[in-house]
Amino acid sequence: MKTDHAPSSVCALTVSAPRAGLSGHVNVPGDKSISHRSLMFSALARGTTHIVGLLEGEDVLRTADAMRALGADITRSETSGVWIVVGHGLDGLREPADVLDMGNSGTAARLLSGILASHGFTSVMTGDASLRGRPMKRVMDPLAATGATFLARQGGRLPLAIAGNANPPPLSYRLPVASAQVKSAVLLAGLNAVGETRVEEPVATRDHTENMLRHFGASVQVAPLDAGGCVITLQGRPDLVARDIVVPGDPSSAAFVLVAALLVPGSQVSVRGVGLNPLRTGLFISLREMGANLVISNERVEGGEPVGDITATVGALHGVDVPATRAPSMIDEYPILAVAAAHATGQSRFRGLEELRVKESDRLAATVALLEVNGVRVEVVGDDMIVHGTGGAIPGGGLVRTHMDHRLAMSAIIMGLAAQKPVSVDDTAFIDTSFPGFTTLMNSIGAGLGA
Ligand SMILES: O=C(O)C1=C[C@@H](OP(=O)(O)O)[C@@H](O)[C@H](O)C1
Ligand SMILES: C=C(OP(=O)(O)O)C(=O)O
Repeated sequence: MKTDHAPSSVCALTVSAPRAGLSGHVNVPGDKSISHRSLMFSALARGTTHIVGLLEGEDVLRTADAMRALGADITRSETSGVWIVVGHGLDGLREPADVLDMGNSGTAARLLSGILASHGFTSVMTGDASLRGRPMKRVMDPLAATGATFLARQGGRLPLAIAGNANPPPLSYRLPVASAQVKSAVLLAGLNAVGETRVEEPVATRDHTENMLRHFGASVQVAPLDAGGCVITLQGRPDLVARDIVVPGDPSSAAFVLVAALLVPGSQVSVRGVGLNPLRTGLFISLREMGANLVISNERVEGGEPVGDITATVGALHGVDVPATRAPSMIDEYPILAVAAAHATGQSRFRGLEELRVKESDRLAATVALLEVNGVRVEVVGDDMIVHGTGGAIPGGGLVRTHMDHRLAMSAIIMGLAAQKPVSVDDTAFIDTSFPGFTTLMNSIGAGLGA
């Protein structure tokens, strides 16, 4: 089993408010969702794909290793940093010789299950302690209809063995939870089925799978449903042909930099080239509703995805009520939104957060703990979180436990930049799963982390 990309050692940090405001123009690393998909789909296509701006975070490196183990040629140009994938078509995958270790990555494990279930060989997937605790039944249930056999630990946990079926029937599935990972797993299994695979989603989730499969030549249709949400149909056995990909900056990573600039007195920071897919921008909408000064400029389309530069300027924030229907478009951003709400004046309510319980940690509980240990009042009512803002006076002084969760670690660091007393973080190593170079980037705009 490969473990060479695992964050190797615990790395504690104590963060204090900087003496001056944050300032500068930065680029954040490539979008994690798009990066995983670009490696997987190019490995299923025939020919050579060049990927510009791939996120070189631990999660994505696991996907690269897995696709190599399944037969794709994947290299990185040391001179340009471009990734080059030579795929051998839908029938070109081979049985991996060893267990596939997906590290900390739910996206890698869930999307790959759809591919593995629809190929005629046996494979075994595992992950780190966090991923081994996350539910896989949500993909095993719909994928059982492919005729593949699954053997997992109790509760549908990794390690998971999959004996795939090379001739699956087309699937038809209505998502019981709003999950782009589950939707994508079903669509990917449908690639190898003769006929039309159909997925209904009650609320639209990120559509990078649909967009990128089209980019490689598949026929994917999306139609609205009368009751809300949409239905996605995919024609099976497409001839996927290699096409180059440009990965935009990850809005989920830009979130931390921008919120820091909104909270630290005297700050103004621009993040260039941020992905602005409307199914990912719920955080920016919510921040603006709080009164945040966020200006989007230079909007353009790059590699089929909308992109723009975002400038955040510090200013007073007030409480916000975020509806449950917005959750899929900002599902990874609640911990950092909670930090902004803790700083704001008045009460905020975030509705419908049940999915946060099954992320890298129980993110609902861990976000509550992040706030409470730093002196901020917070309540959970059903699946809603209510944050009582401090009007710019977060007490701080707490030790935050991050539970192998990168987003918790980054949120705690941003809180430390805006709190009255230093905030300590038990382990920052997992930040590398999604945002390699985070500390260096934050220091380049004046955060003074570890100084
Ligand atoms: O499809 C994807 O790339 C992702 C979907 C989301 O998960 P769910 O599908 O579980 O909501 C998100 O939390 C994750 O970071 C990336
Ligand atoms: C939930 C996340 O990722 P994944 O599900 O891929 O582990 C995340 O990055 O916040």
